[in-house]
Amino acid sequence: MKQGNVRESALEVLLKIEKNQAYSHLLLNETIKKAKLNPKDVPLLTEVVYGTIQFQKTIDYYLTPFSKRPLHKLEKWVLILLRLTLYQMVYLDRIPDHAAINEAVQIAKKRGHQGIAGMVNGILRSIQRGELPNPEAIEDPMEQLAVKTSHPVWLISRWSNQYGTEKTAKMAEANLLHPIHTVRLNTLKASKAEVIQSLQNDGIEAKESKNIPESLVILKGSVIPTKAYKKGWITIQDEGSMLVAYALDPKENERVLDACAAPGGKSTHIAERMGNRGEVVSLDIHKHKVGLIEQQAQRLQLTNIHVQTMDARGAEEHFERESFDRILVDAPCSGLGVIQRKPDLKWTKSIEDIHHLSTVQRDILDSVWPLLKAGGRLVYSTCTIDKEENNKVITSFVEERQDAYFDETLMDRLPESFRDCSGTELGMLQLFPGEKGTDGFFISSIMKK
Ligand SMILES: C[S@@+](CC[C@H](N)C(=O)[O-])C[C@H]1O[C@@H](n2cnc3c(N)ncnc32)[C@H](O)[C@@H]1O
Repeated sequence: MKQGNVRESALEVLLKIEKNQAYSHLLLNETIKKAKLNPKDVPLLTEVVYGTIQFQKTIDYYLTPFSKRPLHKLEKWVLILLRLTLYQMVYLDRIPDHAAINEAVQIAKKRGHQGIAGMVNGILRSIQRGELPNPEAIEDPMEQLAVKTSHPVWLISRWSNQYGTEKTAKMAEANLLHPIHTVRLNTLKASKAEVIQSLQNDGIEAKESKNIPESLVILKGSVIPTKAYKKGWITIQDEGSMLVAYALDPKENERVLDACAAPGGKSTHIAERMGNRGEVVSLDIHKHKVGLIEQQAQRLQLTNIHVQTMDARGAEEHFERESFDRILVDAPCSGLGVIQRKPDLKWTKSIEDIHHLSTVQRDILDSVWPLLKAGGRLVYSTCTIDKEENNKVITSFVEERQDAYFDETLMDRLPESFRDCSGTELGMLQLFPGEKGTDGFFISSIMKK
C-alpha cells in the first residue's frame, strides 16, 4: 500500500471533521476501513489527523508569511493539505520534508490542477528553504501564548483571568502532550496481577498506577480487543473520573442516582464499589446513550444498575422526594479539560456554550436536590476547568439553599496522591491538565442538612 494514501486519508478525515465540527474516532475508523489502509499506516494517520488539529493555530502562524493569499481565502482542502504537510515537517522527525512535500504536491495535482499543485509546491519548498516566523515576535502576550500553545486567544485570556498567566501557560502546554491512558480494574472480577498478566498475553503493556489503587496505566496498544476487556475485568477511564466514586463513597445497599450517566463509566464504578448490591439509577437524556450504559453493565456483569432515558431537569417529577442516599451530577459541560484527547474542542466551543451549559448544570442540580435524603451527599463533577461551569455553579447553588453545605471531608476520601493538588477549596477539587497526569476535571461534594 502506497504511503500517499495515508495523507489522502488524513485530508479526507480532516475535511469531514471541519464539516461536522467534531473530531471523532468513529470518523477515523470509518476512513481506515473505507481506504483499506495497511494496519501499519493507522498510527501515522491518527497522529497526522490529531496533530494537525492540535497544532492548527501555530501551523497557520507559520504558514501565513509564505502564502501570497490570506489563508482564509484558500480553498479549504488546500489549506488543510498545507497544514497537515507542515505538521509532518515541523513535528514529525521521522518523515523527511521532501517526502511529505512530494506527497502533498501529488495530492494537489490529483485533487485540483497543475496551478494549485504549483502553488502548494511553491509554499512548501520556500518553507523548507526559509525560516519559520518566531512567535516571540508577537507583541500582545495573550496572542503570543495562544500562538505558541495553539489555543484560541479568547480561551487563553479567559484562563489567564481565572488562574493567572503562569498557570494558563502550563495548562496550555500540557494540553499539547499525548494523554496518559488508564483503565480501571473491576475489583469484583479480577486481581491486578491477573489483569496485568492477561493484558501482557494479548500484547498490551500495563503497569500499576501510583495514584489510585484500582488504576492501571496502559503503556501501549488498545485494550478493546483483549480478553481482560471482553471479560469485564477492566474499564477505560481517566483517573480524574475515577476519583468521583471516591468522592461519592457509596455504601452497599444504598440507593444512588446518577443523573447524567452515559456511557456509564462512573455508574459502573459506583456499582462495583457497592459490591453489585443496592441500586444505581442511571439517567441520560439520550436514548441511544442509555443503551451504552446497559452494554457496559452487562460486560462488567453488574446487575444493580437500572437505566432510564430522562431529562434530569425533570427528574423531580419522576422520583419520590428524599429517596436517594447519594446523587451524582456528572454534568454535560464544555469539556475544556480534555483538550489532550479531543483537540477539536478548543476550536469549536465558545463563550456562549459555556453560558448556556452553566444554566443547564444549575437546572439539573435544582431538579435532583429534592430527591436527596436528609444527611445525604451530592457530588457535582465536570471535565472542564472553567470556573463559570464549576465553582460558580456549585457555590451559587449552595449559597441559595438553606439545607446545603460544602462537605469538608471530601479530600480525606480521595487517594493520598491527590491531597496536595493546587486547585482545592472547601468541598471542591479542580484538577488541571499537566498536574497529576489526569484530564482537567472538577469535583465538588455537598451535603444536605
Ligand atoms: C459528562 S457526560 C457523562 C459521563 C458519564 N457520567 C460517565 O462517566 O460515563 C454527560 C452526559 O449527560 C447527558 N445529558 C446532557 N443533558 C442532560 C440532561 N438534561 N439530563 C440528563 N442527561 C443529560 C449527556 O448525554 C452525556 O451523556
